[in-house]
Amino acid sequence: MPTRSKIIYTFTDEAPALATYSLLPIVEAFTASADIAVETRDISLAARILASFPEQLGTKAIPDHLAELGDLAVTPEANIIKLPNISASTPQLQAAIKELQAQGYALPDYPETVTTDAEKETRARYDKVKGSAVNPVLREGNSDRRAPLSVKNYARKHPHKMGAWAADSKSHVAHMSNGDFYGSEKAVQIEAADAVKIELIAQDGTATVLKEKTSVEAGEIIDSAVLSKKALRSFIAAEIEDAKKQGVLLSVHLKATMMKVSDPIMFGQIVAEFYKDALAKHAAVLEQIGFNLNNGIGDLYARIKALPADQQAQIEADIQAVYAARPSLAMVNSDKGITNLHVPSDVIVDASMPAMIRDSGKMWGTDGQLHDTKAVIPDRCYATIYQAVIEDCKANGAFDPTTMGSVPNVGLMAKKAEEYGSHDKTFQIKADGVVRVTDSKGNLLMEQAVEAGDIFRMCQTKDAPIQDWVKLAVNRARASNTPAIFWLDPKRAHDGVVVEKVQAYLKDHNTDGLDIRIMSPVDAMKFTLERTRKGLDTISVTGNVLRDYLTDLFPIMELGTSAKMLSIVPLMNGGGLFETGAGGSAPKHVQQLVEENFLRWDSLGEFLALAASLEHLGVNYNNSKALVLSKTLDQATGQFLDNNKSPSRKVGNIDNRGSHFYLALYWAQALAAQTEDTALQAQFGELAKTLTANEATIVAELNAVQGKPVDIGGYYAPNPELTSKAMRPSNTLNAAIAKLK
Ligand SMILES: NC(=O)C1=CN([C@@H]2O[C@H](COP(=O)(O)OP(=O)(O)OC[C@H]3O[C@@H](n4cnc5c(N)ncnc54)[C@H](OP(=O)(O)O)[C@@H]3O)[C@@H](O)[C@H]2O)C=CC1
Ligand SMILES: O=C(O)CCC(=O)C(=O)O
Ligand SMILES: [Mg+2]
Repeated sequence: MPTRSKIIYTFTDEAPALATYSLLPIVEAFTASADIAVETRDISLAARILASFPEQLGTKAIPDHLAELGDLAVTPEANIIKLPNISASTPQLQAAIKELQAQGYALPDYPETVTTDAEKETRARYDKVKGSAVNPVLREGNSDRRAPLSVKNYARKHPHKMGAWAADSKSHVAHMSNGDFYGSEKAVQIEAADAVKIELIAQDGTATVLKEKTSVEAGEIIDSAVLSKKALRSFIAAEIEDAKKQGVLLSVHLKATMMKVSDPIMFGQIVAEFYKDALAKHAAVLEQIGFNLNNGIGDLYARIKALPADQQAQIEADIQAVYAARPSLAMVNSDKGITNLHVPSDVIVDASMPAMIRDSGKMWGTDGQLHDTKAVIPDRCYATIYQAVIEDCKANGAFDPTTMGSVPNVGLMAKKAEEYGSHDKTFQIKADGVVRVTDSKGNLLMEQAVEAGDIFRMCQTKDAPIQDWVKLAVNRARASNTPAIFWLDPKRAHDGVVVEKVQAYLKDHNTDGLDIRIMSPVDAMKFTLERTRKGLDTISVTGNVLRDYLTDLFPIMELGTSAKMLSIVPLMNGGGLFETGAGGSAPKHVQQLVEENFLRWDSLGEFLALAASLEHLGVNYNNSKALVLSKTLDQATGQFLDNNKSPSRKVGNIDNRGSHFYLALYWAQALAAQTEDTALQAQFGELAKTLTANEATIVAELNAVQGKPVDIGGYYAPNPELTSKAMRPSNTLNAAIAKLK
């Protein structure tokens, strides 16, 4: 057992990183008093890039904190607070590299094309940093995400705005009806530990190894599926026509970050189809300047800047002609002309669909107004659940945050479960033929017919995580005395095997008196929504993708944002991973800070995670001070919610920094009031007095800086001194905290 209890607080990116500059000094001061060390590890995109090139950076090299935390996550000592981080698309990765190079780091450029071995190596290192490279490494457990009662009550008392739904809304989800992953899924259960090979056998008999060796365990499920490029293109062509005919916006919702190989390709094909006239006309020059469809039309705009002005103008005019002839695109930022097809990471389905549903089923058009939209989600595996919500809203109107029930989630994600662990087994196929998955003896396990351009993927789901997930679901159903529904689709081969396992493993637990069911995702959604409208809670027990989708969807409807979620990952080897909220890194918030020195980020997820982390420490290391800190932090959070001290959205009221002050005030007051630990009581008495007496001064100091631009010296790697200065503008608060330390 470590002599000094330790919590790792991750340093990440964008808004959560900015918030950390303000919150962490407070947390460190409070926990130090209980002899708990809070250490940071930098897993920001910038740090992960720098850690990948030690040879090139020499004395400027930094250690690989993510690898260290990955090792820690499989030990019982792990106690990690994980804030959201950037899962970078290629354009974001390139921008981050450029920023770091400008700061004097001798990083190689991101190689667009690879020929030499050195380029291959550089590209491989950068690709490892790309997409969702952090969460899968740390998630050595399944997830338990829910809105604590205090948070739910807060939302009922202070409901966010929900856009009204019209019964005749034309918004809908469009998905493929054939040729998608859903239609082609095959699955097998592995009997004994082995390694499988994935290879393409072209029509002429040539064999190309796609992946030589993938280790598999006994009881593990592997599945494979193919998405046809041709089917995708004809689907999207028809949907473009249909959007035009119906007069609705066209929007595309993918997860190009977590599905970093398949989804950028799908995005690229949609870009290709939408802009095909302009792209065909300028094919040669676009190839010459290295335009990559998968990076979005934003990549074209960036690259044509290298061309002579008249050529640039010609291409731009032809793109405008496309806009005139095609349906209007949903906009990411109508003021800046950024469309849904600009950057693959701008519209991320888990957050974008709920935001649309919250806004009357509408998205923003070029005119800066909300309009009905066609939401293209090509693959049928999960698209249909959103259509079920849309139909429910059309029939029954918007959901009401003051009365609706809650939908916690127990999600299977350990050991890179299912689709989210499939990147290294996802390939764009180069020739017509079949992809075969064989065992080490050469026996055929699965075979998929493919054509050039198709996307093949294989996923793995290990048995121990499934057992742990079933246990977690039963425990959650028992603890909250709420029905739990396993969302599994009998029409999918993979889900069919999972159903058998769930039925078997449920028998390992006492389920007497519990309502546990298995339903197809669409039925589960309808059942859950019906209960939700009656104010009843329903636990969703899902695979990795639905975990992601539902833990944004329901919180965004219930609480306005998934930032207010408690998100615990009991690690399978006994440690704890405490994620903050369920949402992302809110890039828009950084822009607002830089433009008007106002940070709208709500750190409630961090407060909840910290309390859970302290409780874990207290219980597992018999640390009574940690338990007192946890309990008082819970009380402080309750008071924070009761008094409505969350950050406001606009200049003039408290922002993220003011909300941290109030948390510190209430936490100090709760510590000063408790009698369980008199040493802590004495220690915090003075701070409580100082903060109480100086409330008005501190809030005035914090709010005085708002309304003017502020320079933090970078986006992906802001300057620590400038950022700290910006995020800690109250000398009175800083002095009070320093005194505690
Ligand atoms: N766990 C993780 O590490 C995750 C990381 N990401 C990454 O985050 C980035 C952005 O993803 P995106 O899908 O746009 O999602 P975000 O959640 O970052 O942004 C969507 C919107 O959610 C709201 N929001 C999210 N968090 C907060 C918060 N703490 N306080 C207040 N509002 C909040 C804001 O909406 P509003 O306008 O309503 O205020 C925000 O504009 C990507 O790089 C993505 O990969 C995404 C999900 C999880
Ligand atoms: O890791 C990521 O890219 C996003 C994770 C996410 O969206 C989630 O787990 O809810
Ligand atoms: Mg998510």
